[in-house]
Amino acid sequence: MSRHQLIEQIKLKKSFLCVGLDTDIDKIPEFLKQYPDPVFEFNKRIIDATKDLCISYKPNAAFYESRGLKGLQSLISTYEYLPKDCLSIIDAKRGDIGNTSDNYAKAFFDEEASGMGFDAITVTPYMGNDSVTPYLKYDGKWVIILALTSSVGSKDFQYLPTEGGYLFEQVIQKANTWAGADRLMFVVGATKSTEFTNIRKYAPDNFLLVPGVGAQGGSLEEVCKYGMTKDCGLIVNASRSIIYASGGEDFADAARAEALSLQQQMQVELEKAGII
Ligand SMILES: O=c1ccn([C@@H]2O[C@H](COP(=O)(O)O)[C@@H](O)[C@H]2O)c(=O)[nH]1
Repeated sequence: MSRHQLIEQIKLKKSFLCVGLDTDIDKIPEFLKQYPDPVFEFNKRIIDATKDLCISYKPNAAFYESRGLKGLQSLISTYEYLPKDCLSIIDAKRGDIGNTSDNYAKAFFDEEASGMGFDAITVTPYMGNDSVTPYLKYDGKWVIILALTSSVGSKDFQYLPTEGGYLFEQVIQKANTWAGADRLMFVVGATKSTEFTNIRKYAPDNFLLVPGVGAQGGSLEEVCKYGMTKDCGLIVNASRSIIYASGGEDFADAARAEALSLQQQMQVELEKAGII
């Protein structure tokens, strides 16, 4: 999905919500266990209940890989079911030397080879340029670089002072020399909302993937106040607060209610900014 198409979807759906599919087999309702692939069945119902309210889905690879072959099958089936008008993000947080990254890129971008052709992948920048460029060889695909994460541990490395500012500021500036804002996004946690103004100095046009609203307590209003651009520039993710809004048979309805509440807040923010 191109930048232009992404912005059009945001305007059309009045939403910049990404629903995180962090689907834990131990947390899904018991009655789904009768289906051949309970995780896919859960995801399918969440997708059906939320697809008009969000512009993106983000399965987190860990929840699928931890189940071996069965998990991989759930991930592939989920990928196949994702609506084509939504940006599909695989939250894999990969990063390795060039030939290994080539294979990670093939695994998640090359549908013919692996059965999965996600639009975007999260990547750790720690190993530098040659670990990131393999993903950029796939025309039209997005690379989403971890910049300032929502985690408490972000202070351990990301806030290390360097001659050019904090390490995460260096990451953003350097990565922006590798590709343009039509191919590169950055992860910035909603729990770091006070940093958004600063980050916009280095990433004025990049879309930011913002996890941390919902279960982690980040404020959507603050993220918008400091991080929104004229093109919106934000994709805000919520996983647990949506998909586990209820643990009962009404889980999909509860997920919809939670997604609707976020979408309505997003609509207000898009109107305030004059984007819609
Ligand atoms: O800095 C980061 C980077 C990634 N994540 C991921 O986003 C979701 C958040 O889930 P919630 O349930 O809404 O808290 C999850 O997949 C994380 O691995 C993040 O939280 N922070």
